[in-house]
Amino acid sequence: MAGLGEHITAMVRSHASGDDSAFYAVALQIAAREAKQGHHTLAADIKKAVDASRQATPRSNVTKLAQPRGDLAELIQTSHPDISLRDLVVPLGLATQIKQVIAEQRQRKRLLDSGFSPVHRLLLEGPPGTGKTMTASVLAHELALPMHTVRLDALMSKYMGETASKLRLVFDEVETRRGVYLFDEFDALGADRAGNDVGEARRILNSFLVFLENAGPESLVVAATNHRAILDRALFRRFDLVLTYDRPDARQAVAVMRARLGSLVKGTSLAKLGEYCDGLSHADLVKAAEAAAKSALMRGDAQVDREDLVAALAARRSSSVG
Ligand SMILES: Nc1ncnc2c1ncn2[C@@H]1O[C@H](COP(=O)(O)OP(=O)(O)OP(=O)(O)O)[C@@H](O)[C@H]1O
Repeated sequence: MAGLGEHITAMVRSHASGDDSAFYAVALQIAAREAKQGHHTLAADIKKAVDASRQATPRSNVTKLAQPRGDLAELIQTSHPDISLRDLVVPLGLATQIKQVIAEQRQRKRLLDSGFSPVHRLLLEGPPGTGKTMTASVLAHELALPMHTVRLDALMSKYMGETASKLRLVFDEVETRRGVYLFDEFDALGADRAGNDVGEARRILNSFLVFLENAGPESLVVAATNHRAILDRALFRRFDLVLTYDRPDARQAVAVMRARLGSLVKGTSLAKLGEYCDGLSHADLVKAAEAAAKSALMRGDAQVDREDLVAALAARRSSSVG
């Protein structure tokens, strides 16, 4: 979770650039943070202040924080994630790539003025539970932008024309409301899922690629997939950047569990736990850590011990890997 200092920095930045929607997004992130810490009255006050201020200044970009209405409402789900880059456990190279995307977006005006486009079309590929959705949330949070998750199930129709017109609606939104647009399981667009024949499924994917090609650099379009193998090389070239995710190594696995458990493992040695984590995803490790924490707490202990974790990891491995 971001600290107060980061929130203030983001607010000052959005204030300086006159981006009201970003300013309010950060204020709501602070409200969410306070609510999590049990400060419900303060959280409610912040939300009230944001609502009142939005009504008092009905400028076009202020209304942009509202949930989409009409046909778009069923296609896009909007959220304001509160996850910062340091919450994401990834290899250094991947973290550097994500930092670069953030830096280019922050400096996009400077780049655009000189005729360069910031990276804005991203393909995230890797096994389930390794941080692809989380990365989209991190980008939204670090850039103080709303995150719009595109619901592919609502997008896909058995009529090719209908799917294409829904896609157009979504990409119109990409152009007019700056944000992070996540197409999770994006490969399903090109799959024969809605009763289309293969040729038709391919045409839907192609229309996505045409929209992608024409998408301006103000919003980030993030497509995520678990199925690298089924995507062809030509498709990879349509993105400005491809980020590759993998299951964590032993050191990263311990870091994921440590982060989830916080003070519950202060005095516990997690050395050599890595060997029990082999083959597990980050999401599996979070769940194992949570299971271990619950066992300890229900026993009346204030600390999770090594045996709790070993047992939880073994249970997770047999349900996940096996
Ligand atoms: N790299 C990571 N660092 C820290 N926690 C992670 C990481 N990856 C996943 N997690 C944890 O697992 C949860 C699920 O991860 P996430 O939804 O990002 O996976 P994903 O790669 O998008 O999976 P899927 O392909 O199934 O959508 C996260 O909310 C977080 O708690």
